[in-house]
Amino acid sequence: MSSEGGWHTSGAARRPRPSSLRDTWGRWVDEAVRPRLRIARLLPSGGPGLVLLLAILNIVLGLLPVAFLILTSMVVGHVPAAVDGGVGSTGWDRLMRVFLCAAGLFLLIQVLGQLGNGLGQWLRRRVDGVLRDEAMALLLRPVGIGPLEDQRTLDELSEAVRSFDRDWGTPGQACVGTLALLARYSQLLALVVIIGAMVAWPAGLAVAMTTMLFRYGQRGGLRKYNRVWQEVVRSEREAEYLHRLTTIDVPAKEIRLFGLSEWLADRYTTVSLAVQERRARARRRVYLTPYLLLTSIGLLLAGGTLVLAGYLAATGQVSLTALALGIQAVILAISLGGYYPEADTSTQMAMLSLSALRRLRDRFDESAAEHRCGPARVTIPAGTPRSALTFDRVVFRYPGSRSAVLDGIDLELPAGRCTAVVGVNGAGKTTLVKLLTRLYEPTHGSVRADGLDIAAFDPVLWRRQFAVIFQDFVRYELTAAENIALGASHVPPDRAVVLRAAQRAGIAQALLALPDGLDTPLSRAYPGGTELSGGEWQRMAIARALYAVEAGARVLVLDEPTAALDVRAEVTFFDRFLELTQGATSLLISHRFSSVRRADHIVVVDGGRVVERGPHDELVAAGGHYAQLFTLQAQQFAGGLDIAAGGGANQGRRPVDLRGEVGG
Ligand SMILES: Nc1ncnc2c1ncn2[C@@H]1O[C@H](COP(=O)(O)OP(=O)(O)OP(=O)(O)O)[C@@H](O)[C@H]1O
Repeated sequence: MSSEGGWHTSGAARRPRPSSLRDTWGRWVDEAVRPRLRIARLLPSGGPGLVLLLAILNIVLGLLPVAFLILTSMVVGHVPAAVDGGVGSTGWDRLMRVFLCAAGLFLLIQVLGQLGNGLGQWLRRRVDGVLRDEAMALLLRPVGIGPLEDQRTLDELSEAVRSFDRDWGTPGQACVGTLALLARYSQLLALVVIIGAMVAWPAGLAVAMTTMLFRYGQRGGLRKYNRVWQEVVRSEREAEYLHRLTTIDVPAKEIRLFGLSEWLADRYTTVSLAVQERRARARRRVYLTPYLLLTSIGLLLAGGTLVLAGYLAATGQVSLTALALGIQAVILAISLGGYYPEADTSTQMAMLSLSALRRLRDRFDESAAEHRCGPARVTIPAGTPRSALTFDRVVFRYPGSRSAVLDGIDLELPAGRCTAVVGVNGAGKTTLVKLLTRLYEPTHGSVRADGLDIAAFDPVLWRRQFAVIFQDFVRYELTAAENIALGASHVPPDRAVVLRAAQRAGIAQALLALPDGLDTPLSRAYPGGTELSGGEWQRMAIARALYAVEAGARVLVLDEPTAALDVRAEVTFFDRFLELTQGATSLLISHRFSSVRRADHIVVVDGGRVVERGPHDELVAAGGHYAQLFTLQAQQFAGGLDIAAGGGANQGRRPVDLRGEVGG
């Protein structure tokens, strides 16, 4: 975690400073040219017709103020004749005609401006819609979860979605902003031509250079300033996290009970002030010195041009109209050297987002290659697994980690049997499930189904063979029915099956008693929504897995499925579970020996390998690792809830729940 003085530096921050002209050029191309091309490539997704219309409209909107300038200068030029001739004279009529044209043009600019805004919003919505879909598809694409558990990817992700999270600076807005540049630059070009024609061509050139220098100072400064945003992404994430802790309900209990409020407020202040301070320093560095320098040069060039125009007028070389036009053109052109609010922030934000998205795409491609996620080479035979799922000398190291969690493990999960895996915290039990379901690929060795390497299967189809309840299963903020039916989203939801799964998981009665029954949202964030207890949520997760089994999943994996159930409910759950899954292949991970002992086959994992295997009685008799762990737990419950260690005795006293539900 970062705090003041201990800044985290992201990949961007660690990038070496450019040392040569070539490096500087390369960096400029990377930061300023390529991202702009990415924005330009987005334009067609807004519809070529709309883009063309907006481009033309922007050029017209850029040129019309110049025409207005010409007309107002003509008004000035006609004033002496109109004053001399008086009302009704030819001079007066000319003045009026030009004045009315200028007024009409002014109105036209206003109307076309509004039209441009409307079309811009339309383009923005279209582009953002397409890109949001693409970004969502990209984020859901990684076949494994490795990239999403990697810090580097999380940084990119945070950068990529930043512009989508807000209502401004979206890539769609950047497309609109890019087209708006046509208005600015066509206007500048027209003004330079006017200055050249009316005053002198060197003066036009000087004004063009001044404007572009100012512009470079502003726009280039914004780009440099944004590098700082990238550098503070992690600190910003910490500040956001600390802030979020205060706005969601789950941590509220602990924050109050541990008296964390003051600590939390202090930490938030420290982190967010440090972020602000860093930005303020960067702003001064990036903007102040270049601003002073460029302003001095600009003032010299613009002043010189104005002096030249005055001299030409005084010596009778240009008319009053030309002088008025020239001076106004110089002032308007110089004002184009600033920051363009309609374009600059949005393009900068989108450039960062699109570049981050690009890097994410590369990262996922890289990961897909690393994880052998190519097209399926072998069709999954019907009825897999028929004999066994096996880990064949599997070595596994998490990306970026030096030590292996699994170190040449050999393990067999016989088909149609219940295998329990036991081991201390961090032994790698959940990791086995991740490899079995291809959320990760082994570093060495292979996982096989009936002898076939599962790496050759289509991972999406392979995962449909599984009904998994992880320790950290998801509590979806959706209705109860949806929470269950998500167990098999590839088949149309079936209400009767949902209810049956809920009944089997022992949660049906509680759900039907909710205000809208199965249609009640399981979150208080929604009107009519409700919250379930920890144990009830666990039953929901069990129901979801049972729904998956009904939809065709053949392997049931339970990773600490009953930790939140009370002991009595747990015993009943396993009685019922064994009955329901009779003949199915199941893998049970649990620290509760009352559950584990009921499995057909128990495997003890330690040091990344299997150290013992066999049925409960044999392992206890062997007096090894398993027996020690079992005795230790039995002692803890001795004289009290002996059910935890010696469920067998209670099993006899407590028959299977006749309602066919888990728990009592
Ligand atoms: N995404 C990850 N990146 C790096 N290391 C990880 C990751 N996930 C888990 N680990 C590490 O791998 C080891 C095994 O984790 P795993 O979750 O498989 O253990 P476990 O046996 O299921 O533990 P527990 O009984 O506490 O649930 C742990 O040391 C853990 O810190």
